[in-house]
Amino acid sequence: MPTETLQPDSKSAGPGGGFASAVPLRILNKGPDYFRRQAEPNPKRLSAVERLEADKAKYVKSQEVINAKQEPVKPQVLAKPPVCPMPVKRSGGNGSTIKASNNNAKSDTCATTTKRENLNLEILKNILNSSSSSEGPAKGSAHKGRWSPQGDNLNLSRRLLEERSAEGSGERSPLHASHSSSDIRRLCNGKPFRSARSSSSSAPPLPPKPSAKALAACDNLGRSLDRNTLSGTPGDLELEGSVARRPSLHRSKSDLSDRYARAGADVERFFNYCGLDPEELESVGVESFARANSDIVSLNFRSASMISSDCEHSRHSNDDPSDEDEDPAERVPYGISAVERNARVIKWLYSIKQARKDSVLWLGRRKAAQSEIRPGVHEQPQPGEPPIENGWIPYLGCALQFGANPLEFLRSRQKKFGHIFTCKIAGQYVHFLCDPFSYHSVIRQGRHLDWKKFHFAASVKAFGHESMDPSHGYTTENLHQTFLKTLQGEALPSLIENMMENLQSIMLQSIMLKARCSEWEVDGIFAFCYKVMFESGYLTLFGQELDRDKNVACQQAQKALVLSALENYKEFDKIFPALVAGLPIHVFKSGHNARENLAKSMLHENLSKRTKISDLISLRMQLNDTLSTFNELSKARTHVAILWASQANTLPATFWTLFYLIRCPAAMKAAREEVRNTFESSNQKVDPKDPRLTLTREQLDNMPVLDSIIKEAMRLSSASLNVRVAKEDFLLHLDNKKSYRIRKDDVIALYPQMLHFDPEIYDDPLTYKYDRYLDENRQEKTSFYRGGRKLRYYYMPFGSGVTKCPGRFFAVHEIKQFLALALSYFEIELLDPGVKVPPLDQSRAGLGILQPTYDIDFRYRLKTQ
Ligand code: HEM
Repeated sequence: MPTETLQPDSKSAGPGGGFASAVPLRILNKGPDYFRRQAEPNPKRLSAVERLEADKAKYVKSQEVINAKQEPVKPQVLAKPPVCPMPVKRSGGNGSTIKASNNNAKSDTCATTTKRENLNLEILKNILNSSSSSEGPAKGSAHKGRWSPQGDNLNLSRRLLEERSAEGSGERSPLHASHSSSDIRRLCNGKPFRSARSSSSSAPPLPPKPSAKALAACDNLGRSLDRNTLSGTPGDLELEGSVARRPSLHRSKSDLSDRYARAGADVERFFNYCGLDPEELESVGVESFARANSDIVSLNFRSASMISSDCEHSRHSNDDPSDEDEDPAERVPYGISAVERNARVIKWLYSIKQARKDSVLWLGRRKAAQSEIRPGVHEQPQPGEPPIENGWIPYLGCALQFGANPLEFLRSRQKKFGHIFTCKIAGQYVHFLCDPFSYHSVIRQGRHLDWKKFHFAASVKAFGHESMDPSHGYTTENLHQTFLKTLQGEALPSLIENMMENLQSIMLQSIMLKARCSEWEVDGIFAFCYKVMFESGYLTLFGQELDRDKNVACQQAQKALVLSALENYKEFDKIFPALVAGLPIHVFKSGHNARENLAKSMLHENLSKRTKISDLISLRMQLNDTLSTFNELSKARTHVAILWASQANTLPATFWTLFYLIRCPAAMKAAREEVRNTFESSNQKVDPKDPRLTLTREQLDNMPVLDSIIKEAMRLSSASLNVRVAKEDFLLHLDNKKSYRIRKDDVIALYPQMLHFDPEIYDDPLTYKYDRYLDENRQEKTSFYRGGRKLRYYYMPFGSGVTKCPGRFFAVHEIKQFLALALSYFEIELLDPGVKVPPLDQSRAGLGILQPTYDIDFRYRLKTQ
């Protein structure tokens, strides 16, 4: 297998200081002129709101929209959100969905029980499994003690605030501290270890099953690392084996490894009490839930990364990628057997059913609840309908197999049934369409298919704002138009300009503060990408709080606020899959707090104190204030939704792009050359002491090598699910001239990872080839074929049709900017050149770009010019 080939398992495959806060001290010494140049508002440039006010036609497409859609809401005619939507008609279906329920979570007329049972069980299962399977290292009182939620938090922003008070006393600069590797170290996780091996594969395999021995070793090592962590710098570590030579590995991995640790306790409570709200619980009586305490909950909820191959390589790591008949559940490398796990999930479901039944009897107000979870009925498809796979587990159907490895599951069913088939997944029937030549029939079926229900409902569930669906009566904003007008076209240049400034200053600040700038800095690639991209993206969209001439202490406070936003973002992001799956946020205490903290910082009264806010946020504020009846908190939560959308995919995409790039010398060479040529052709000099590199939109659009590098990394890491709901009964016509009956409320799903890993479309699809998207003239390649026929859809990490990501141009631009700057200013190396590709975190399958299950260490230093 070639060096860059993926492992077979993977076949499944603020408040901101903006420039000011990030400007290194040395740059501060540059004198007033420099800062005046940076700080003075461009007299030619009106504020975003002014421009938008003056130019409404730019963002409102038609007169019809101006008159009809964007009318202020009249509170007296407010419609309530609809009652529970029509359930799927098939027997066994109860309206739950894969990615999000059709139910409007805000619907106060829906029985809460219905909502709770519309769980996305395969996501839920992943959360459980991810948590449960890292049992070893989390065991033991010593560990438990260190796993307190507070202890788990990064203390960086707090420290920055504290250190701010020490300013002037000659203490180490908080700006420097902010980038100290050790800050990003969690105090709890045992550092998984393995000796450096030469890489033979680069695919994102599933996490392997850790052996007891390996887990024990992890635990011990974790303790010794923790001791080191607490007492010294990472560089002080002297451990046997390769870990000792990779001092920051513990730190950087830990940034990821606690993904579900804190969520675990909340989930445990949720299961113990069958997901009932506290008030319901009180009325039913806590004692009646003893039997609902499934042994699922006795599992320790532990870090997702601890189940990764840190401790032991997957026994499947050399599996033949073509072996699709193997039971996917068998492959799941979790700490318990597949059978046991399934039994526990079923037991849990049964417990829910029983508890609900009891509560109906006791309270006499839950008649509907008895029929909510019905045993699976083996249903035959009606004539003209796609073949059905009901699965063998009541209610769950195929949820476990699908959740364990969606790509493998779908491939094997495609082999069995053909281009379209229906699977029962957690009570919901979903039609999977696997023929890329037929994708357009779903993507273009606007008349019959609804995309809004899903998206609006998912957003309400996750972010807790009132419905953004105009038909629900809380707003008349045409959100889609707002996104298009403020993230594309004329809005792009200012986004690009601000992002470049922010990236540059943030990227350089820590290194410029060091006494010797030419020293290597060690960090995790993931941790580095998160810090730099989050802060830059946040400041670019939400602007900055301070004037640029404020002092260093103010900048530090700004920075602390952004880093605090990052912590809250990460905490909330951990529970995002569970929220979309239908779990109520109140069961996740820290995730809930994190979301509310973010929302508070985005209250309009706070945002209005900021400058350089993007058109997107300015316009959204304006429309929230004029066209909606949202309360202030709800408005703020809609901004949290945008923050999440702008970061959740971009951050892991940046990680994968940089990771694969550093690992592939040919890619690195080609990228450096393109970047150098681009700056040279516009007579720009790379000078970290005077960081003023710019890239116009045209320049960014004319970087085919970087484009291909980004695309290839996203092809390998993206796992989005494109979902539509049938508005009515209709016939779906496929490319092979066959037509299938689709019933109203049925869900149709596309899983583009099938395209991305299709060997007939992508030669050797598990292998990273940086130039895959370059043609013979080294320009963007757009012709891809399957069976000799040119494909229209071959690359879909940004979704499709009307739900295609409106931020995609900006996203690619910002990653290119990040790469261009990193390659211009730094020498970059992996600590372990033979490092394997970290497995993808499958618990987020369906939600976009997957994260790695652990971080990879690298080092960087300023280039000597
Ligand atoms: C690599 C980076 C990104 C990827 C892979 C990505 C992917 C996606 C996908 C697949 C969707 C559609 C979700 C669905 O159909 O359910 C989406 C929606 C969205 N994205 Fe992105 N995105 C990225 C970056 C961004 C950025 C940087 C922004 C904003 C600055 C953004 C803003 C949005 C918004 C607002 C939506 C919702 C659109 C709507 O509901 O009309 N995205 N994104």
